[in-house]
Amino acid sequence: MASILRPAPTSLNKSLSSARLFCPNPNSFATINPSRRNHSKCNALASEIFEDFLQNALHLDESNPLFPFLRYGFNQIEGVTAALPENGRWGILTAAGLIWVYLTVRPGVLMGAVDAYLLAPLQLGLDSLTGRRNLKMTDFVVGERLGEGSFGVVYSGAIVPKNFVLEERVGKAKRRVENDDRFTERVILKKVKVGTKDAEEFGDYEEWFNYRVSRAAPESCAEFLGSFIADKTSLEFTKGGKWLVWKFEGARNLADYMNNRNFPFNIESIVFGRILEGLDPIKKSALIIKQIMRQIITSLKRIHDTGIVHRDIKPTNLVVTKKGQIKLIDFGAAADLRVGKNYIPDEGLLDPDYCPPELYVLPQETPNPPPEPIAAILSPLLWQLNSPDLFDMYSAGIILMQMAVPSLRSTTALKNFNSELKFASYDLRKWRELTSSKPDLRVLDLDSGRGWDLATKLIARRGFLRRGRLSAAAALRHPYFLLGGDQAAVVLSKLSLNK
Ligand SMILES: Nc1ncnc2c1ncn2[C@@H]1O[C@H](COP(=O)(O)OP(=O)(O)OP(=O)(O)O)[C@@H](O)[C@H]1O
Repeated sequence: MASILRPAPTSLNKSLSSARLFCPNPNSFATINPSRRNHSKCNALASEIFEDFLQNALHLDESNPLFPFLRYGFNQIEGVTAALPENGRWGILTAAGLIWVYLTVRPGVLMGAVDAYLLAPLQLGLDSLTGRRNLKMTDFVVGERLGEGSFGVVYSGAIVPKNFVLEERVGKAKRRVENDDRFTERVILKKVKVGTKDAEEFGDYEEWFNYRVSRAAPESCAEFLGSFIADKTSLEFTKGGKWLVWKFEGARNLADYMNNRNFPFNIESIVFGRILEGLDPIKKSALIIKQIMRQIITSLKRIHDTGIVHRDIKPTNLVVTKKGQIKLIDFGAAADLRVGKNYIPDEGLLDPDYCPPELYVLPQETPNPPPEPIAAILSPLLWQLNSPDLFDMYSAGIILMQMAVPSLRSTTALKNFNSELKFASYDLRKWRELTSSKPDLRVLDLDSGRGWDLATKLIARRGFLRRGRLSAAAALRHPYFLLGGDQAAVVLSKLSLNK
């Protein structure tokens, strides 16, 4: 009962009490002379500002493992400056604060250093211990060919079970992987083309990015299992050729679902775990599409937060898992703006159907990236001036239009839409007035046109300071996502599955 009567701790109370906690002599707070008391009040204020900054600007709350370290660092600085006169002290605290902000704003120089010098070696050590970095050609059986890009060929496959007879593995098992019960652990294998110009470099980049995203946003991307070099030439294997391996995340990508006339109802029970009852088809379509968009944009936010721009967001690069998660794949064209990795200013590696009009993540006149540590130090400036993440947001807008407007789903219709957009100077409102195709925009016009409004703010030209489009974080705050009927449906279906 007593705890009910006690006033709830406010953030100021918390800050004050924590400021006392870290004060060298807690008793001095109340009893020493008035200037000392003012000093401690300043401590409390600075501490409160710092805490608010951690929670509101960096979204780090007390449950975050970094929180105690950051507080400790802050209190150390406070301790060191305690003996200085008030002015000098505030000067040092302000400078430290500004440096701190610079190191923590996107793309996160500080976290980048932690990742590069701590997490990456740790991952390497753990993977080596568990045998993950020692994959061999004989660990896998290769099945059906799923696709081919400029630098690689993708196959479905499986991990060879222990005690499996080798001859059987190489011979009859081939191309039966998908329907063979003995292969329980299915994988996706990408053979990096041998003898194709730049393919090897591309394969190395893709591998590097997959390790990087497996640390930065594991829940948003296909699980990367590692790579191996073929040690002999046999069937699809060429001696010396590199293979990349992922966990098999799902039999179909978003494009496979969208190519079916029944979309989006063919994906409804996967995304929500059940069929939604009592809704008219337009409202139902809108909910399904909103949930897919929410997942895509949430994943984009996660990778953008760590400085990665995917650069090839399109339905074939979004795998749908059995549990209805939409995972990003194919990081071969990605750029890490934190360290300037795979960022080659005059190169466009992109699918023209989903690519924004500016064609490049950074202006072409941007010089080649300097060595990684220097690029990292400069990256917040580059990011704030150019907002490279908005590149992917345009592609997300095209996906929204395709999902919501049935007549834009075919390849030909998409090409036509893109040329009409170009004619309308990439202004979606103008396109709506000008197009002769009479698109069915009912799904986007629901709820006072919130979906339409979002689409117009994703599909747009860059404006002042290369802004003019919503970032992933801003898109998730758009009224379209605030009405969370799709989220409610997900929660309800989880509750009914748990019963
Ligand atoms: N981890 C995975 N789980 C399930 N399916 C996958 C996975 N990775 C890739 N695929 C499937 O393989 C297809 C091709 O993969 P990916 O896009 O990586 O290859 P690619 O050679 O770069 O092709 P493209 O250049 O056409 O994009 C995907 O569209 C997807 O359907």
